[in-house]
Amino acid sequence: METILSLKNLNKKFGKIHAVNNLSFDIKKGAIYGILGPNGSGKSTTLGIILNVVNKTSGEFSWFDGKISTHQALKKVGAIIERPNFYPYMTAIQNLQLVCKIKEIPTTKIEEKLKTVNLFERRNSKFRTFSLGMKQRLAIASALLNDPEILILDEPTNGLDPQGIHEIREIIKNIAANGTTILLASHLLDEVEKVCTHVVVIREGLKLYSGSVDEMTASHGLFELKVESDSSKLLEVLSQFEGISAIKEEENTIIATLSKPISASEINNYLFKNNVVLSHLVKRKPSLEQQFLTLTNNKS
Ligand SMILES: Nc1ncnc2c1ncn2[C@@H]1O[C@H](COP(=O)(O)OP(=O)(O)OP(=O)(O)O)[C@@H](O)[C@H]1O
Repeated sequence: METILSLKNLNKKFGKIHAVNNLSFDIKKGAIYGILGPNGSGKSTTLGIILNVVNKTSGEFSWFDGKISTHQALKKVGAIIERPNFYPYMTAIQNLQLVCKIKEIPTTKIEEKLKTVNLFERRNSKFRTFSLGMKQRLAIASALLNDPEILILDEPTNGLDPQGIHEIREIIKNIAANGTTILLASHLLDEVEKVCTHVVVIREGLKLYSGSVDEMTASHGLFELKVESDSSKLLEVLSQFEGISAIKEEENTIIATLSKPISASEINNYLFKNNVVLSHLVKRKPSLEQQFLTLTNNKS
């Protein structure tokens, strides 16, 4: 599959702050990628570097297999990394015409893009009459005017109400369904789970996980275990079992996180042979949220 963007050992330091720490990942054509991380984890800095508005400290990134210069490549990229400045007293169409003029691109796509973001009916309304959600959708239309190969969005639903959030997410999925690759940064697990096909989880600039959202949500899972009596023997025996990465106790239930696929009968047999009789055993798949918390907590 064609590589749209490749990051290799990218670093950015702001004085003592290591905002992006040896970050490497690839963006392949046609997927929806989420960079997921808490506030201050380096998402915006990473986007700034690949868009040439922040200077990297070290490392490499290359657009479109490095076949063209970054300057040329960025002509095939649509990005919204700051709230765009539209003119309040101009209509949606007039604002987009101005964008075309500034970017020196034809105005032929304006109506099509307004339809893509469900603003065609409001094309002649002044920008100042728009809700926050509509303003954000106009920004997306603006970033699409040059028919980019990839659309980059930083926290696309920040500050919107639930209806506005839903609308933006549906629009992003539609744009992707029509062949545009998407890269978005978000601190919302729910957003990444609902919108993205692939995720790069970062914390303090470090990559903690990258892969498909499906694999992440379906990866090895966890066991809930209970014994009738004191759980100390269970904890001891479990801790010696290879394939368990974390054990914690929650209200008389032991939660064991798996680092490889282990069946319920396998663990039950092992415990029984070691004189532990369970009163409760359930295998669960963790939500992305649980996994995200496990990932981010384990690295502290
Ligand atoms: N221009 C700057 N000068 C100094 N430090 C900066 C600068 N820009 C970002 N940082 C620091 O780099 C780190 C990463 O910030 P960044 O904005 O990339 O994170 P983020 O994940 O996008 O978070 P948020 O969603 O809160 O913007 C933070 O500690 C931030 O304070």
